[in-house]
Amino acid sequence: MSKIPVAVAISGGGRTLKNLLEQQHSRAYEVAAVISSSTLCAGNQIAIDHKLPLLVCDFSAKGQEQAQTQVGDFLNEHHIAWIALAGFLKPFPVLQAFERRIINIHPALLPRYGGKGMYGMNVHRAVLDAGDSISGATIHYVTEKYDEGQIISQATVDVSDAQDAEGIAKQVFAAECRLYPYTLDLLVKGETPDHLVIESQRKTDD
Ligand SMILES: Nc1nc2c(c(=O)[nH]1)N[C@@H](CN(C=O)c1ccc(C(=O)N[C@@H](CCC(=O)O)C(=O)O)cc1)CN2
Ligand SMILES: NCC(=O)N[C@@H]1O[C@H](COP(=O)([O-])[O-])[C@@H](O)[C@H]1O
Repeated sequence: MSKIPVAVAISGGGRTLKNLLEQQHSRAYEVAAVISSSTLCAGNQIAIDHKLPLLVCDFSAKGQEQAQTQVGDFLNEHHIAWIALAGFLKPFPVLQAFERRIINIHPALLPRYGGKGMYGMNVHRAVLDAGDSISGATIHYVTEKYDEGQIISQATVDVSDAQDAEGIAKQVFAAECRLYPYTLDLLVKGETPDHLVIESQRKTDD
């Protein structure tokens, strides 16, 4: 059976992109294109190494209108069915043709620790400062405002032993690496979980 083509959108190192590529062999999706928010993104090299079509756009406020057109044309050209934001740090155009087919992974249990400014280590520092013993990851639909789309799935992680934000980040990213391929596989097959929660992994995992 042919796989469903997915475009992955990045702004950073591309660890999430790399994980989706590594797991696609056993999933119903295939990474068919990459969208990047800067020519300086280290993750662009992953797209180049995998000989994937790569679109780099200016997603800043002044570039949004042009980016929306460029992204729409790129997605059509490569017959993309779904878009997965993966460490993407700019507002993504909410394309009408892709309603409920643009998703994002956030490194916390939304609705907590979401919204403007809440990305990367900022999220894990906030969890540490709050003294939370449980954190995790959330996959949600992408809507106009950051992190406000309907939640699709979550993974919880016991971070009570973490000594610092970096320790939380490591544990949460390991959970993300399980949650994203699993959830994307279900979504592209039309098997959308109401609100799938994957319980805490054993602390010794990973
Ligand atoms: N239309 C949407 N676009 C994006 C969404 C979304 O839900 N709807 N999610 C974010 C991902 N995200 C958290 O998961 C997130 C990313 C970035 C920010 C943020 O505050 N960014 C800064 C700029 C940071 C930088 O350029 O280094 C900002 O906007 O000022 C918050 C949440 C991705 N896009
Ligand atoms: N709010 C968005 C956000 O913080 N996304 C987070 O950025 C990391 C991606 O790293 P990567 O660029 O190496 O894949 C991931 O932990 C992801 O959850």
